[in-house]
Amino acid sequence: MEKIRIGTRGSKLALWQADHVAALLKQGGIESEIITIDTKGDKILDVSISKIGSKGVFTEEIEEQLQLGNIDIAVHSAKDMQSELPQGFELIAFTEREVVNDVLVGMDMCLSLDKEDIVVGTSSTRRVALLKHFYPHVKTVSVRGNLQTRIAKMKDGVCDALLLAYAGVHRMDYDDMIISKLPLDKFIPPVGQGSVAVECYTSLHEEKRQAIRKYVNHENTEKRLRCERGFLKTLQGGCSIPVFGLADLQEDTLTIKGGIVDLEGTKIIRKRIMGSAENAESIGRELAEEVLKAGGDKILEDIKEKLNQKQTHESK
Ligand SMILES: NCc1[nH]cc(CCC(=O)O)c1CC(=O)O
Repeated sequence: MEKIRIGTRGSKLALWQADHVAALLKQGGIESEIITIDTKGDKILDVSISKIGSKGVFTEEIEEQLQLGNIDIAVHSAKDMQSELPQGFELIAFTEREVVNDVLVGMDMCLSLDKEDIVVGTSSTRRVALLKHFYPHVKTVSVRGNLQTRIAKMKDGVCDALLLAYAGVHRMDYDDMIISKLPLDKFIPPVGQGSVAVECYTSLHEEKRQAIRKYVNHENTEKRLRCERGFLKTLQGGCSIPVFGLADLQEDTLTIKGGIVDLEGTKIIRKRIMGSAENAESIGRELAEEVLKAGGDKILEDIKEKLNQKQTHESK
């Protein structure tokens, strides 16, 4: 078989992920080559993602290369992938998920979210809203950029600590700076956190597709992620909406908990359901229906309105 050409963004985290997939293929005796692609999201660093519009800013150029056949697969953090991909694209493998929690990262190991005047850097609406809900005294500042940039900003004194995904912190070798792991009963992570997803276009050669499924895909992770992504699809939550969802798989039983919190952190809706792993996606969808019925529809509407207002206001 010919070499598998892996497309990826050029950030350190993205390259780690591409290397990881290449290593899994290598274990199966398959050669690959990594091709770096620049995206709009990499070029625009001074505007927050929720303002430039989240849809596909990190994926458009990569999908173009998939479609042109210049790369066979693209590798992404699973949680950064929209719930609905453009026509002809699909996710065909998910790497084994690691620790899913968010972590508090900083230089002072004694720091805690209970500290009165703590300032936490994050630009995720989910993290800001959950902090407002569970730790209303915590002040937040927006800190964007890749992990290295964010840590540099923290060291410059922009904030006392950062709230980040364990997965990224660990992959970038910053474990020494992890102060604490946030509990999953409060900080339910976003859909897909901790796994790397492989995307392809319909034209991918069948032999390559099978090899990728065989050596890169982790079945337990895949079921959990398909369930979570079903949830996200029904909620229509883009990455600027504070939606969270986490599925667990024991034997053949999937359990998914998830919900939504408003931007002020005043209203939070959380639900949990179980079902057979065979129906992964529909279980996720069912959970979303429950969340919507319990008032999630209203929260979602309000958030979309607010984000729209913010956008029109800022473009004037
Ligand atoms: N939002 C950016 C992003 N995309 C993937 C990761 C980390 C890796 C992962 O969650 O799989 C991060 C950093 C973070 O949220 O702290």
